[in-house]
Amino acid sequence: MPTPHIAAEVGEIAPAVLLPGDPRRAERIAAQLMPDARQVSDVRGNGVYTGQVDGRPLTVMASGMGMPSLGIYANELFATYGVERIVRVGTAGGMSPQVKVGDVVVALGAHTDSAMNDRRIAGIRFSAVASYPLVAAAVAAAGDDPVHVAPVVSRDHFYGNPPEQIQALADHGTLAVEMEAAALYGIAAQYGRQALAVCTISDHLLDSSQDFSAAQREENFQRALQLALAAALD
Ligand SMILES: O=P(O)(O)O[C@H]1O[C@H](CO)[C@@H](O)[C@H]1O
Ligand SMILES: O=c1cc[nH]c(=O)[nH]1
Repeated sequence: MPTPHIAAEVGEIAPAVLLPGDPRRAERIAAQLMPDARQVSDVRGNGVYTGQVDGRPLTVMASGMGMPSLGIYANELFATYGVERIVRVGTAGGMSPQVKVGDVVVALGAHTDSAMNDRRIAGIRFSAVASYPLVAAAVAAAGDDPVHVAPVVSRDHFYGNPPEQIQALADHGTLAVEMEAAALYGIAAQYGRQALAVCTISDHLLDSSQDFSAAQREENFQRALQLALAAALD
């Protein structure tokens, strides 16, 4: 039976889901990977595409922006559709001199200023971490072309990053800021399923001279997609 936000029937969503934030990125990814994919939902204009890649079932759809939006979809995908793996194919803002625009970061863990994981376990400050097998698969797929594997920070606000907080996070090895991974990792843990976020650095908080345009953010995802697909279908 469909959910309030996904019109697909149970069985029409694959066990592995690629979940970019942007519906148009999802459409592009689906068209590239699965020319014969079926659109199984269009609730709120958010296309959900299911097909096969090398004989392996795959679904691609968007999370929307921010943890509340991702949280709705991730809960429904895990609880109703029995999804086993969700891999976010995102963009993120660089916040450390270690990364530059165009780099890809495999998000090992996600600090957050959000309350999304605060009430999971009373008395515990939850650690939002990626699923190791998915990290390993993404890193293996990177081959000799090194990829960053490090924590990111998932924030509730796109605008108004406090500079001293960004500096302190960077000093603690955090490479990039985005808006979904911490909730994704927490919800996957809750259901005993697997999750990973692989993000392309689309802009840099320390130097905006190379920042992607909106169109580039929609289109420049090939390396992140290669790693995310390897993790999703491993
Ligand atoms: O490009 P996506 O995957 O949406 O990711 C990033 O871009 C959005 C903000 O512009 C947020 O969703 C953030 O996490
Ligand atoms: O959340 C985000 C995503 C991309 N770039 C940013 O600066 N922040």
